[in-house]
This record gives sequence, structure tokens and C-alpha cells, in this order.
Amino acid sequence: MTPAARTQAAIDLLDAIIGAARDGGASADVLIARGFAARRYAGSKDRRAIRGLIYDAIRLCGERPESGRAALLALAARDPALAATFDGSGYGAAAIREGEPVAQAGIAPMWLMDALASSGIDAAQAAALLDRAPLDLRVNRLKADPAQVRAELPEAADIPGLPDALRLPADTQVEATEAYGVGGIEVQDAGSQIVTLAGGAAPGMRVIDLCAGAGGKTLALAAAMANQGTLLATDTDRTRLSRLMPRAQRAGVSIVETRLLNPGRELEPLADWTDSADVVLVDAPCSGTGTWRRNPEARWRLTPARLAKLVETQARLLDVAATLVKPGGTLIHIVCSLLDAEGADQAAAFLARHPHWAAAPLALPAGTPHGSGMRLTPLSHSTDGFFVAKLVRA
Ligand SMILES: C[S@@+](CC[C@H](N)C(=O)[O-])C[C@H]1O[C@@H](n2cnc3c(N)ncnc32)[C@H](O)[C@@H]1O
Repeated sequence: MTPAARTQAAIDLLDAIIGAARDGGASADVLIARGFAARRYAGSKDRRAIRGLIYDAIRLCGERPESGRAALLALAARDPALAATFDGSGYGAAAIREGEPVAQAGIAPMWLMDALASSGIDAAQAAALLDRAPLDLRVNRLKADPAQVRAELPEAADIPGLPDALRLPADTQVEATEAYGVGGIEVQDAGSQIVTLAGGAAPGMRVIDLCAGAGGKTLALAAAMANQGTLLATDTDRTRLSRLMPRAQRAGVSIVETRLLNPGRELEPLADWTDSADVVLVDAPCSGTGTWRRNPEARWRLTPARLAKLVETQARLLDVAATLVKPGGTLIHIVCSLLDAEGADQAAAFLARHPHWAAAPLALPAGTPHGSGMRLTPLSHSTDGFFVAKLVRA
């Protein structure tokens, strides 16, 4: 492909990504993969270049741009070599016209910048939310040990405070390693690993991962429990949950059971767990403001109305979880968001609704105290952004 044709392909894919962000459609990664499947003529160098242009444009534009072309023109305004590819040749991007719309550069939509600022996230912290994330691994001690993995991946660096974690440059291919093949490593952000430790899950306990998804944290809980005890993983998303058991088998985890929940009727299949869990982890559905490093277009999806709906669901899920925790047991509230509405304020509202519960101090390898919990940020802790609170039943 010519550079001009690559630019046009990036514009076309950005149009699809912008539309999906507006209408709640597929993620940028999925749309890019589909776009490449339909463009078999694009070689690996073309794909890398197009993908790079798309993500540079997404990172640059804080507000959802009106078109893919407006987004790439914003990038071209800072990059003369890219501007020169708008040459109108063959399948290439049309020449730049005087006065055509150019997207605004920025970190996030203004309402979201205001919400972050009032949650204590200043401009430097907000800008770091769009940095490129490294590739973090969790060594699965049920199948491997860190020294073994390090021998296979000598470029891996330690992550302070996390003896089972290793850090590699972004884009490192780990799927071909023997450790990956035998279930000895899981790709998991260090922040995710840290907040999972908050529950203090240990061998022999009864633990619920209420919003388990495909089981990233479930597998970390199972490893912390040395595969001893009872671990229930639930979610309302059948597709995600169906990926959990094959992953568990590969990871050598045999203590996990999955149950599919109905939104709004989550407690119905959980009656046998009432008042009995040592730990319930609520890794709640959230705005994902802490994961923009991986999904920068997520900030084009969020609206005040979508955020309000998430906050409502989180509150309901915390109340559901509270009925499952035994006296003296622990509820862990986790969001990969830095908005107080989802984190500190949500935990405070829970405590106000539940007088027999209290926030307990957290001893984590990293984090900054925030509200009744702790916060992790890309700038301060080199992790995705998280809020975590430990809530204990009297
Ligand atoms: C942040 S993700 C969980 C990620 C997962 N724990 C991991 O570590 O990979 C939130 C999950 O909540 C699930 N969810 C949404 N509404 C729910 C509900 N009412 N009950 C339980 N899970 C729900 C979503 O399907 C999604 O998988």
C-alpha cells in the first residue's frame, strides 16, 4: 500500500470506530481486526502503520471527532510527513482543502476532565492515563515459578512488591513461550494483580468473584488460595463467563465453579451462599477511565447518562454482595476508574446504607490512600488506574 492509501484506510477505520463509540458498538481493536480481515491486500507493515495512525489519532483527540478524516487531519497538523500523504493519488486520501474541519486535541471531553479534576486527578495524572501500557504478566504458581519464566523471558523486569509479576515491553509476544503454553503465565496488569490481593483470599476460604468476566481476577484468587477452598465465579455475560473454565483448566485451577446471573435478579441462583462467603470481590462494571492506556477510545463512549447508570448498577451489586458475606467477612469494591462517583463516593454511600459495616485499612504493595480505600494511577504507580476499598461486616 502507498502511504496515501494507508492514511485513507486509517480514516475509514476511524469512521467506524467513531460511529461505534457514539452508538455503543464494538471496540476499536475489534473493528481494526475486522477491517484488516476485509483488506487482505494489507501486509504486516501496512497493518502496523495503519494501526499506529489510528491509535495516535485516538490518543490525540479528547472529544469524539466528527469524522475519521478530521481526526487524522489533527494528527497531520503536527506531522508534515503525514500531511504530505493527503495527495489525492489512487486509493489515497484526498488533498487537504482550505478550512475543512480538524478535530481538537485534548485529553478527554470537558465534562469528564471536570469530573476527574474534582476526583483529585490533575492534568498530569489525566495525561498519563493515555500513556502506552507495558505488558505485565502474573506467574501462575500452580504451574510455574518466576525463575523458570524469567529464564524464558530474560528481558522481563521485576515489579516491586509483586513477587509473582514480571513486566515486559508493550507488544512482546508471550503466546509462543512454553510457560504460556502450559498455563504458567497470565497477561494481567500489575494494578489488577494488586487490587486482587486486597481481599486476602487464602487457602480453604469460601470466595465469590461476583463480576468475574472471563476470570482474570478469578485465576489470581485461585492462585492466592493455592487451589484450596471454594471459589464461585459469576457474571451476567454468558460469552465472557464461558471463557473462564477453559482458562481455569489450562491454569490448573480445580476449585472454581461458574454461575450465570440475570441482571437485576443476581441473588436468585446464589441463595446457598447467603451470609457464608469469607470474601466477595466486586470488580464492578465501570466507566474504565483507568484503562484508557489500553482502550483510549473509551473516553469517546462515556456520557453523563451512561456514567449515572453504571453508578446505579455498582451500588446495587455492592448491596447484593453484602448479603453473601458472612459476619466478620470482607467485601472488596474494585473499579478500574478514577472517578470518585464510582470509587470513593460509592464506598462511602455503601457505608452510609449499611451501618453494620466498616472500611478496613488495606496493606497493598502500592497505592495511595483515597477516601476509605486506595487508589492506583498510571503516573504514580505505573499501573492502570484503580480504586479499591475493603469493607468488613461486623
Ligand atoms: C470490570 S469487568 C470484570 C473483569 C474481570 N473481573 C477480570 O478481572 O477480568 C465487569 C464485569 O461485570 C459484569 N457485570 C455487569 N453487570 C453485572 C451484574 N449485574 N452482575 C454481575 N456481573 C455484572 C460484566 O459483564 C463484566 O464482565
